[in-house]
Amino acid sequence: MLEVNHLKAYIDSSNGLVKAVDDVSFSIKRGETIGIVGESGSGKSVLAQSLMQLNPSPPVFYPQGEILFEGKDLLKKSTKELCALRGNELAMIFQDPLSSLNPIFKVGRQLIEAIQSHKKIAHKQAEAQALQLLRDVGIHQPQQCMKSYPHELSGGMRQRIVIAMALSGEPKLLIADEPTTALDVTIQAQILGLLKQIQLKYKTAIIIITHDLGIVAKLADRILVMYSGKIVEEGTAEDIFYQTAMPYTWSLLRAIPSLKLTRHDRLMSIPGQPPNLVSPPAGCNFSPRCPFATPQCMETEPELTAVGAHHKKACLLTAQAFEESKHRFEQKQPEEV
Ligand SMILES: Nc1ncnc2c1ncn2[C@@H]1O[C@H](COP(=O)(O)OP(=O)(O)OP(=O)(O)O)[C@@H](O)[C@H]1O
Repeated sequence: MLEVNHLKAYIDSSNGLVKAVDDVSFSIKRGETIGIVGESGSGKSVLAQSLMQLNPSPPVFYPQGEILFEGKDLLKKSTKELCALRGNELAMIFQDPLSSLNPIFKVGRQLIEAIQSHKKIAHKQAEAQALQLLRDVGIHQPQQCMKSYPHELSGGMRQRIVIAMALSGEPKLLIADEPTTALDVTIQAQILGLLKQIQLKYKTAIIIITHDLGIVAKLADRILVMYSGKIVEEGTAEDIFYQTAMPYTWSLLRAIPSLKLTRHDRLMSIPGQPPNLVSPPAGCNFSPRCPFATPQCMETEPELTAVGAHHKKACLLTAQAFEESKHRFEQKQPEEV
């Protein structure tokens, strides 16, 4: 349904050209869920906004690439054509629901307007659909909710309303950028469960962007790991969590706090900072922070290559060298790491 080929989204900043998304390719099928994970600044949000063509333009521009949605390149569509697609075929949910809701209008009015912007239907019919959508997103008193202003509702309720609005055009693709970051863990679990139910009901493809590996483990059919604007590993949750093929993903997984940690264990962190995307390092972008980097890693940029049926990695280390390096690392004392 969506095929992204060699997409580059560069930002013209006062410090120079930021290579926020640099040669990214992936595809998603109808009804599939893809998780995009990576540290802060790895380019997840710019990628999501690029798919919807929501980046401010300028400064963001696309020197190259294709975003084929049902075979047609979104980068070649006019603003009018894109407006028609957004909300109808493509919809997006952001981290902060308040940024998507108008504080001075009641929820009902906003939802009805959203429905009527997609379909030419009478107010009464749109109202009935709005109530049904609110029921679909798990709001038990939809009538009352319609009469509320956004500030009168909890964060979880507001995010449900934003999801209802996103669904109002029955989109084929829903992009959720950190949809639960602002919510507590209980509400987070409810919203994630809701996304899964919606997918089953509407057969929507979902791209979920997060820095939380736990979320993608639960939700995603496939996971893309991003680092400094590039995809560095791609695979099923099984591949990424149990057959990790490259050091960046391995480091991310080791940085997840676990209940098994005792007071004597150290929580791992990835040393250093993500690279400056105006002048990324030579060779592999992760090499300055990689505990297993070789001199070759500092010179040669790795390509994303297949290591299994659905599994790809961008790393010059062979599987054997990676295993041996991990083993040596595990043997070291914490103070040596
Ligand atoms: N408007 C902008 N001007 C200049 N640089 C920008 C702009 N927007 C994003 N960037 C840069 O682009 C890179 C990717 O940013 P992006 O917001 O996509 O990262 P992210 O992975 O979504 O991070 P986070 O998880 O913190 O949202 C970063 O280096 C960021 O500083």
